Amino acid sequence: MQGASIAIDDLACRRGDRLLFRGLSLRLRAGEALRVVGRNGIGKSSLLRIVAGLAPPFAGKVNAEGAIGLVDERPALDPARTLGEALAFWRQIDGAGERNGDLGRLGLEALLDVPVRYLSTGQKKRAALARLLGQEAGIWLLDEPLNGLDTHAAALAEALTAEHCAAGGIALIASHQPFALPGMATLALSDYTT
Ligand SMILES: Nc1ncnc2c1ncn2[C@@H]1O[C@H](COP(=O)(O)OP(=O)(O)OP(=O)(O)O)[C@@H](O)[C@H]1O
Repeated sequence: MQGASIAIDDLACRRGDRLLFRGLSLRLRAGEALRVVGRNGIGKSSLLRIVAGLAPPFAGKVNAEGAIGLVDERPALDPARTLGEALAFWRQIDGAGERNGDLGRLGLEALLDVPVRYLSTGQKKRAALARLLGQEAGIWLLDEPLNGLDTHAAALAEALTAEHCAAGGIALIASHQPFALPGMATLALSDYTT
């Protein structure tokens, strides 16, 4: 995880025929966190997808050093499998061992034999966080990470992110809701709209 970094230079994002933002440059180094804010449709998710390499920049460059874990509204867990099977599938791909206590901490131990399609919104979000932890990625891209979480789980998501950054990880967070994280900077995407 040490050595994770993100360098964004003069980035512009276009979706369809609309230029969403331009001239965005920033640096994130090991241990740093940044919350991206802005109105609906301004391009927060699009920015995260560009950093993840899932969408191309319209202009500019992104250089991300380190493995990337993305949590958005689509948990990449097979709805036809049980939660235990779905997480085991990713453990094989990620090549990571199960971190002791993560499932218990996330309140998932009692749900391992439940098909993913039966999980509630918040349970699916907890499961996505469990998969993220298993990835052991240096860079966390969190798109509305608190959506659907109850108060206790939201505080846990904040605490897990703080632990990630304290261990040298990076967090780039798009969130309408306040996200409590010591030392986190905020970027208003409206400063980069045309
Ligand atoms: N594949 C696509 N093709 C065309 N337009 C798209 C595509 N994906 C997103 N958009 C548009 O790009 C704009 C930005 O979407 P994005 O999801 O990045 O916004 P956001 O800031 O995350 O919004 P919200 O706060 O509602 O989550 C929206 O107008 C959206 O309709």
